[in-house]
Amino acid sequence: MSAQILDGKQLAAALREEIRRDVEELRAKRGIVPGLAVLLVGDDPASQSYVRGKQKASTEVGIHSVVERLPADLSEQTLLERIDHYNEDPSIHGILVQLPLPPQIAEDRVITRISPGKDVDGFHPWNVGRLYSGGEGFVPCTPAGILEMIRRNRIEIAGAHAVVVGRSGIVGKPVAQLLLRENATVTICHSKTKDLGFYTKQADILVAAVGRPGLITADMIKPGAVVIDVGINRVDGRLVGDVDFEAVKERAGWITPVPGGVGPMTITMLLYNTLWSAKRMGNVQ
Ligand SMILES: Nc1nc2c(c(=O)[nH]1)N[C@@H](CN(C=O)c1ccc(C(=O)N[C@@H](CCC(=O)O)C(=O)O)cc1)CN2
Ligand SMILES: [Mg+2]
Repeated sequence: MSAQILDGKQLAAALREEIRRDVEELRAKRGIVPGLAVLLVGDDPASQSYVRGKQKASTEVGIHSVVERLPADLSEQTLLERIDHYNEDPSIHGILVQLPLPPQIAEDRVITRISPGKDVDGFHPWNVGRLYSGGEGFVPCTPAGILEMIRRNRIEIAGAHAVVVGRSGIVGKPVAQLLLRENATVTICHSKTKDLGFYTKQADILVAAVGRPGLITADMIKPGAVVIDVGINRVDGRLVGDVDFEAVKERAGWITPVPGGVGPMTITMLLYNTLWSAKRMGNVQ
């Protein structure tokens, strides 16, 4: 039997409507309009497209968004000064720097400069620490979107064996931590893992976040498993994930498509984090 599709596009649309209503209520009751500043350095076409998507989605839900497009040869110091500017701006509740950055700029120094209370990407060490210690903080958007997809489709996480393939700071490590927080038994695999299939075949929930097209084949799947594909690879002008979708969908119980799976949830959770930030800052002002 063919797997059920985890439709990120449809879920994202429903969530964005919920967020739009909350934004409107926050404005009407407390006079607060959530504000998001996006800093884009250079002219990478994929990054430009993601930033356009963020701006459009923000506007649609009533979030005030400022996009600053900066030249590829920008100095790190100038970028840090722009971050300081938005850290001080009371109309801005969320700041993000689109990644990747050009080689002359150190990603960690830039991320650390963002005020942890405005770090809607959840990449600042303070928020990373909160995720691991169990406290309140911003959760990175892609992992948060994956968890929301699983929960909203009433898929049981507690007690499941979740296997995460990939250990990036943006997806692999935080999604593993979120699944652990929900009482999954978590295994993390990566590019140096020997006999990857040995692990993936034991997964009730499999998250593939490596960036290698076709890495996960049908023989590596436990029948009925939940397969979450985070890969975004362009092959012959087509967008494909890390999972061999056509073959794997015949064996899995649930599967995310690429495009239209995890991707749209990423931007949705950014809207959610910005709204949450505005509500929270409104409380302390
Ligand atoms: N500062 C950040 N940089 C990057 C992040 C991030 O969360 N914060 N994540 C990725 C890029 N990204 C958002 O920035 C992102 C990637 C993919 C999608 C998406 O909707 N994908 C669609 C397909 C879109 C297409 O056709 O290209 C899908 O999968 O359906 C949204 C956002 C790296 N950088
Ligand atoms: Mg760099």
